[in-house]
Amino acid sequence: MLLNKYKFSPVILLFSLALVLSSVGLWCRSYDALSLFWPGNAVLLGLLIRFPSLNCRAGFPAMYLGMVIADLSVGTPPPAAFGMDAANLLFILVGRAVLLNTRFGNGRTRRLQALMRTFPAAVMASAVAATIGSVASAHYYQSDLLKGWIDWFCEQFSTTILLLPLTIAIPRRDELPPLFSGLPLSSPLPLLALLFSTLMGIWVGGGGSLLFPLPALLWSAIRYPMFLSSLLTLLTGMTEIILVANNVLNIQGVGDVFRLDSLASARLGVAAMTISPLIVALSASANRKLVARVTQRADYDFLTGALTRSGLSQRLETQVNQKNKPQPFLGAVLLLDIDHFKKINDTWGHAAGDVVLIKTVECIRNTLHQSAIISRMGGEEFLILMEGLSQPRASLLAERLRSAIEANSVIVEGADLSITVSIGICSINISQVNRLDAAIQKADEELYIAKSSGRNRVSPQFSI
Ligand SMILES: Nc1nc2c(ncn2[C@@H]2O[C@H](COP(=O)(O)OP(=O)(O)OP(=O)(O)O)[C@@H](O)[C@H]2O)c(=O)[nH]1
Repeated sequence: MLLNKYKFSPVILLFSLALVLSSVGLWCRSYDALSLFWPGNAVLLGLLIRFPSLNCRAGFPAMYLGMVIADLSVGTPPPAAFGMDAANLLFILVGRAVLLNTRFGNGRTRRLQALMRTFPAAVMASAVAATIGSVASAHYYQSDLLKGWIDWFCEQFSTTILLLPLTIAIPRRDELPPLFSGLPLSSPLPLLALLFSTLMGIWVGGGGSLLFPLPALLWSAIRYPMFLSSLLTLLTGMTEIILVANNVLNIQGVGDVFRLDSLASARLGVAAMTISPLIVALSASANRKLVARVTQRADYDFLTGALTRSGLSQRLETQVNQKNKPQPFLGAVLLLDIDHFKKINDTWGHAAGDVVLIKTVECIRNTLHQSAIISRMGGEEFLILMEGLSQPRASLLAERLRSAIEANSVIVEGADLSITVSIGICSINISQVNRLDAAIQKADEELYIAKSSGRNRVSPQFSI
């Protein structure tokens, strides 16, 4: 959308971004505090995921060219620039392939799927980039190959884990209002806890201090929108790396004299680490409850407890597409409609009509086997699916159901609201859920015949 609006060519945009981001990375190299970060690869990869319109074949050589020009402009020897930037480009290609691989992620949105794959993508892309990059560095700068690999890998991996989620989570325009309403100002405690625990880490020092902010980060992740919590994670991670590099956060401990401090640090660190899964578990369990409640609302009719249309599709889909063993649904479909229901509403009111609907479903449940699937198609029309029934048997059962409903007295505030129903039947063989629509249409034609030939009957009728 951004590209269409401003008529940017993705190729030029990617070239410029690669040039700018590589220049920023090279500039960071000259500042001790920032020399530990090479942000370009993770940001470019994240942008390709966040903005699908940036993806085009020519974009990759364009990014490569941008990176190489940035390197050459600061005096990197050309062969070294070509080699190391090939590693950077490979990082993006491998990361993108892992993040967008659809084989395991059916049904998830592109961004959500990519966010869930951040970890494997960071590992694989960093490993490949480290392999090519360390060979190139070792060749041109005569550095140690193994140390070069470890340096490349650690730097790429940690920067990716910090930057990639943030880039992928850049909010869309429709996500901005919830983002602002979720700002830490309206709920500042997780942010304050984060600041406090980071300062505690600096004060206590020792191996455990790196973990102090973990619970506060998880708390922020639960409380704040994705983009904000990714931003806080990035800032905390960068701060810790810079503080450790500059010995402000002394993870070695301060020597034997202060052993108690190191032990205290380790204890607090372990406590922070072990409380964190609990926070995640609590949030996951709250989520599961919420999903269950929403599913219940979407899949079941609030009034009668029968399945809704979407609930029916869902039920059939699970039944038909059983894992490793797809099973066609063979049986009968009954379409049942209450006769002259409008008259009940008009004479006795809507609330009385509701009672009739509830009692009708109760009667269907009591008459049929519990394996019958009952769904409310809307208004006073219900669909019943029965597995393993031939059409003549279904017809007999429908007849039994019709007379049970006729005999079922519904008394509301002293008034007799007993009803009759008309039922259309058709046999079904469903191996795909969309075939259900064809079966419903056929049953609907039969229902029309039952209605037009006097109501309170089943169509077609089978005589034995
Ligand atoms: N009480 C109540 N009425 C509903 C509900 N949903 C739909 N209706 C009513 O159901 C009635 C359906 O009327 P029609 O489609 O004319 O059908 P009918 O009166 O049963 O006539 P036939 O089907 O031809 O026998 C309408 O008056 C709707 O307002 C509901 O949830 N509760």
